[in-house]
Amino acid sequence: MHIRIGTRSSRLAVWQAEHIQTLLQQGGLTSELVLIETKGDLVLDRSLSKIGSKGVFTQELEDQLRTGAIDIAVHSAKDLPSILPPDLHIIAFTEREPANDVLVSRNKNLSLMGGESFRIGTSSTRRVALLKHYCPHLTTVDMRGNLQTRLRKLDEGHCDALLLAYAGVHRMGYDDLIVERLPLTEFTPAVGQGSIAIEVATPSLSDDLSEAITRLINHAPTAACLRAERAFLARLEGGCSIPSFALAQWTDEQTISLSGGLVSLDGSQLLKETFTGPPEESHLLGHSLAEAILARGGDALLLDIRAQL
Ligand SMILES: NCc1[nH]cc(CCC(=O)O)c1CC(=O)O
Repeated sequence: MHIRIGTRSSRLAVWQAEHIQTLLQQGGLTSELVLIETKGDLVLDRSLSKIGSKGVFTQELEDQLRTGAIDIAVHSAKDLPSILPPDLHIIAFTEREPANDVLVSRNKNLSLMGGESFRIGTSSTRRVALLKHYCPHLTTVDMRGNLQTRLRKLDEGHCDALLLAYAGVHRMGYDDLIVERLPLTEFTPAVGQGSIAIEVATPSLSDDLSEAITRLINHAPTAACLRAERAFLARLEGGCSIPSFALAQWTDEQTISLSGGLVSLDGSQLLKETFTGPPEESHLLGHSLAEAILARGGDALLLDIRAQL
C-alpha cells in the first residue's frame, strides 16, 4: 500500500519526513509527502506560550489524520503534546540523535561558561530559564521561526549565538557552526528532543499496516526512554511552553535512568531529581519523577509559571 505522510513544510520537517520515507522504502513501502502548515509555522510574531500551550505544531496534521487525507503524521517528538486525544496514537519513535543542546555561532570563541557577556537568540522558555540559572551574565533575545530564519537573524546581528537542539542542527548540515555542546546534566533537554514520532488516527489505518510501520521505524530502546519522559510531562500537564526538562537514558541492558525537573522563568529556582528503574516500568518512572518534583515545590512553581506565561 502507498502511504501518505503528513508533514510541516519547514526544511527540518521535510528532512525528517524524507528520513521516514527512506525507512519505509527499505521495507518495501512506497509513500508520498503531503505538506501541511501549522499555526506554529504561520504565526511568527508571538511566543509559543502566547499562541497556545498545546499542539501549536501538530493540530493541523492531526485534523488531516482524522479526515483520512494523510495516513501518518511525522513530528519532532518534542513538539508532540504529552497527552493525546483517545483516537490518536504514536506508533513509532525513531532512534534518538544525541539529545543535547548546542551553541551555534559564527564566532568560534564564544562559550557559555567563558564568563564574557553576549546575546543568545532563543524562544524556548526552558533555554531562557536554564541560561538565567547557570549563566546569569548572558542575555537572551526572543527569536521565533525555523532554523533558516534564525540563522539569518544571527547573520543580521540580532544576536551573537543561538541555542538549538543538536539534532536539528545536524539534520540540516550545520555542524560547522556548532561552537559548544552543552552538558546534558545542566542543560537537560526538553522531553523527546532528538527523536521523530509517527502519529496515526485509529480508524483510518489498518492494524497490519500500522504494525508494519512500527516494525520498520520504531527503535524500542528510544521508545522506552520517551515513554518515561512523556509520562513525566503528562503528569505536569505541560506542553512545550513550560520550562520543564527530562532525559531518560539506558544505564545498562536492564535499567533506565530518568533525570528531570522544572526551573522558574527567572532561573532563581531549579528542581531536579533522578529516578532509576526497569524499562517495563518506564511510565511509572516518569510518574514518580513528576510526583517528586511536584512535592518538592513544583506544584507552586507550576502555578507561578502558568500565571506568567
Ligand atoms: N520546537 C522546535 C524544534 N522541534 C524539534 C527541534 C529539533 C529536532 C529534535 O529535537 O528532534 C526543534 C528546534 C530546536 O529546538 O532547536
